[in-house]
Amino acid sequence: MRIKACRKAHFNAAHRLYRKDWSDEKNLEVFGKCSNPRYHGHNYELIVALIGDIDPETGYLMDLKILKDYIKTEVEEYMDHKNLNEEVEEFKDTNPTVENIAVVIWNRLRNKINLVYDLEVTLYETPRNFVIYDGK
Ligand SMILES: Nc1nc2c(c(=O)[nH]1)N=C([C@H](O)[C@H](O)COP(=O)(O)OP(=O)(O)OP(=O)(O)O)CN2
Ligand SMILES: [Zn+2]
Repeated sequence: MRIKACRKAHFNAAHRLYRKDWSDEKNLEVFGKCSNPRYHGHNYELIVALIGDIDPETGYLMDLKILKDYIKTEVEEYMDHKNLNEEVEEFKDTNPTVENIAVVIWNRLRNKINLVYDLEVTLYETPRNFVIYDGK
């Protein structure tokens, strides 16, 4: 019996959407106010889902306390109150769009979580803009 167990988290971060090889004018045309050279911030809301079988001994899919600890080290301590462009290695040369942030989070958690569980990340950048990534 497959089930999905989820943990919510949040972090705040600043970013700028732009390409270094484009002029400020071209970046403004494509990314609008999100290309502000002085950056802007979002309150990101994260939902991490693990999919797998219930362990008949414990009744757990996986102990969500362990997932909480992985999210703390791999996401919150890594990204919270950071300037994503300047302070997070993965975005030195990659635009920190909500899509790319979700992929980075998925990869960091995938390296920690046992492969018996499938992993899905939902990331809200604003209350109305969000992406879902499951590694496929
Ligand atoms: N495909 C993507 N499109 C956009 C991204 C993104 O990461 N991927 N990001 C942005 C901006 O960074 C920001 O998320 C959008 O801000 P805003 O337009 O203010 O979004 P709201 O949901 O708050 O807008 P409302 O007009 O209030 O609905 C833009 N696009
Ligand atoms: Zn933004």
